[in-house]
Amino acid sequence: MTNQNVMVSESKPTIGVKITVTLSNSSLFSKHITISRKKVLKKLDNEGGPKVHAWVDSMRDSSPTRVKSTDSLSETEEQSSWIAHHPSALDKFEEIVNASKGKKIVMFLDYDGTLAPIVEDPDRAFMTNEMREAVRDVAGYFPTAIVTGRCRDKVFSFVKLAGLYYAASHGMDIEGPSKSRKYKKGNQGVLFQPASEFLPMIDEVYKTLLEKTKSIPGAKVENNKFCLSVHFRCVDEKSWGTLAEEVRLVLNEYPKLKLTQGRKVLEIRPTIKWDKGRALEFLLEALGYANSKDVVPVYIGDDRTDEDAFKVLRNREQGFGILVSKVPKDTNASYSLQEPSEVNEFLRRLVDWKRSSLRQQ
Ligand SMILES: O=P(O)(O)OC[C@H]1O[C@H](O[C@H]2O[C@H](CO)[C@@H](O)[C@H](O)[C@H]2O)[C@H](O)[C@@H](O)[C@@H]1O
Repeated sequence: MTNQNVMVSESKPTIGVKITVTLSNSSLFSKHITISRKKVLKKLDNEGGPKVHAWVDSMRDSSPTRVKSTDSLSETEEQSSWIAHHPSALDKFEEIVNASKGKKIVMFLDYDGTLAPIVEDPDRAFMTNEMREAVRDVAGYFPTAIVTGRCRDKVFSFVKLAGLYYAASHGMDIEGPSKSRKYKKGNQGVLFQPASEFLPMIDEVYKTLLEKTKSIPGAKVENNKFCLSVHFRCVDEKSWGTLAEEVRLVLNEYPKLKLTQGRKVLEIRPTIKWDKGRALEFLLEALGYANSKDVVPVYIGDDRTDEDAFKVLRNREQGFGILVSKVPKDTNASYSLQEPSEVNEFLRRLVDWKRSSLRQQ
């Protein structure tokens, strides 16, 4: 088995022709009551219900939403203006470490698109050995958490590092370092699963979605334990409406579940008030830094779901949010890095800086 996979770029997709729909969903369905479900879905692909249209429009956007082009600015001007507001964390490295002097850095790292490049097959999103070494070294100096939409077992099978915190399933499954107990306060284990009661429901919806989407070529449903991912990266854009409608029909039966979106993925999760931002706060508290002025949380992520964590940092006026993106995106992060290789370089520089400051003491 090789570690190779098809890397994908997310250039701005072509926007299809928009058709304004005046029919409500119910009238659409009553009008076609005698035709088959497949035909109704096919029709939705062509005409679409308002909700599905909104979903499909949003599916076309990158995640987080790409900054929309304006007539007054060229793409290059837009890029420069965005970079001025979200400078490279590598270019501003000194600024970041100077602000962290004498304080405790806590690292929060998203997985897909941050530690590993985005690839077509979610089961083959491997991180490089260089990245693994950098994360291991960072975790040797700073408490470090992987904060991901993946389930814990899956992300651990990619990262393979025991000395870390894992906040999996969008923070709904939090576990402390399995071997090193170095960062645990008073030897208390950290384990938090705020959505346990949803497990049977998530499992049921997983099975239903597998069945409902099996005829859509390229669609993939991933069970992330406390949440689900419906991938459309490999689905022909013409079928996005069909897929979205299938998901909507299933979700209609489960009012306690909600839909969010990531990078070419529809994510289904419990309606509880819990996200990556809350997970970050939970971990800071578990580490004893809830009200500390001496902590510098650094959160690196690439996805819409990471925005909840960036927002928390902004509201706390503490630490740094770093968005991984090559293109301008609407974000609450303060800094940017272009891709996982730059994340690797940033982590390495952080380790080197820490080592040299320890040598000088
Ligand atoms: O929070 P994250 O660690 O960023 O996880 C978010 C989702 O990541 C994965 O999907 C994304 O990466 C895949 C592999 O590169 C890619 O094929 C897919 O299009 C992306 O959306 C993961 O498979 C999902 O379950 C996570 O929710």
